[in-house]
Amino acid sequence: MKLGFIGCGNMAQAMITGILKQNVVSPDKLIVSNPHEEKTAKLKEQFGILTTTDNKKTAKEAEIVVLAVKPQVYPEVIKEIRDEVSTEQIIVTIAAGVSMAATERQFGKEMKIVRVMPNTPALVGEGMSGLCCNEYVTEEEFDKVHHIFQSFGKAEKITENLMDAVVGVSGSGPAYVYMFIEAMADAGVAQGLPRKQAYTFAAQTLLGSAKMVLETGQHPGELKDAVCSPAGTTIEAVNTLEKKGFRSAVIEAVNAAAKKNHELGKPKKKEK
Ligand SMILES: NC(=O)C1=CN([C@@H]2O[C@H](COP(=O)(O)OP(=O)(O)OC[C@H]3O[C@@H](n4cnc5c(N)ncnc54)[C@H](OP(=O)(O)O)[C@@H]3O)[C@@H](O)[C@H]2O)C=CC1
Ligand SMILES: O=C(O)[C@@H]1CCC=N1
Repeated sequence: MKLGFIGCGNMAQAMITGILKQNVVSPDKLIVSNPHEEKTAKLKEQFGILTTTDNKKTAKEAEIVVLAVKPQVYPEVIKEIRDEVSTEQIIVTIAAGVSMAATERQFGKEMKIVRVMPNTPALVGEGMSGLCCNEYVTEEEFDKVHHIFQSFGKAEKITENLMDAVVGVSGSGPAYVYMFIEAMADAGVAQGLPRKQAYTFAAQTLLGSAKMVLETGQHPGELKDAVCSPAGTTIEAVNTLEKKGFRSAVIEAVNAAAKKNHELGKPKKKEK
């Protein structure tokens, strides 16, 4: 099976690295196109993948073609490749706000489309992806794509109407988490921790806590309660977070990202 990527930016590089580290696709079966060769050069050097500046070549050769360009570039790229692809190939879209109906309309034929919202921790094999597909994709084909996304983290099948929620929580989520880590570390530095150690303490605390939620199956509130000793240190911090509107800030942030994803999907001008 040959896998192609059109666009080799942050998200594509994270996915490609994740895929190759897990040996799900061998490097000689991976083709990546990007207008600026410096974006693909590092991956080519590191893993020996096939690279090109010609999107048509990727579209023609790959059985599964991932469109990893910005949503605004989708119309231009689809226009460029639509005559190169057959309805036997699978198009994987990862763009925020681009619906399967819009993608199909732009191809102008009954393309098999799998819409996915991944996230950048794919790079280290800890990605989180939500996937859905249109009616032309068989179960076996969906499983093939699902398997690729599972290779670099968790991947859940969802219905397309939940894509806004998935973007808000996991697609954009790493950015909020990095802000949290940075803020924790800044406070650690203010309290005297060396900067590098402060990042280790903050990031490992997040990693361990996330693992506790996933592996114990306990409610996050219950796990929080277990950290709060009566009249202890933690409840002081929890009280401060509540006073400063921590939960509400997070909820509003997730809702804002979801809303933006929804708005990106609304047609701005007539599509050709
Ligand atoms: N970043 C993230 O965390 C996530 C991103 N996504 C989605 O992934 C997609 C890519 O995002 P991201 O990787 O962050 O963006 P980047 O800007 O990092 O990458 C986009 C890439 O597309 C390339 N490109 C631009 N025009 C073309 C073209 N005509 N043909 C081929 N390649 C082209 C750019 O090349 P160059 O710079 O050389 O011009 C660049 O390497 C978006 O649709 C986004 O919504 C989804 C989930 C998470
Ligand atoms: O910010 C964005 O639009 C993309 C989609 C999800 C994460 N990054």
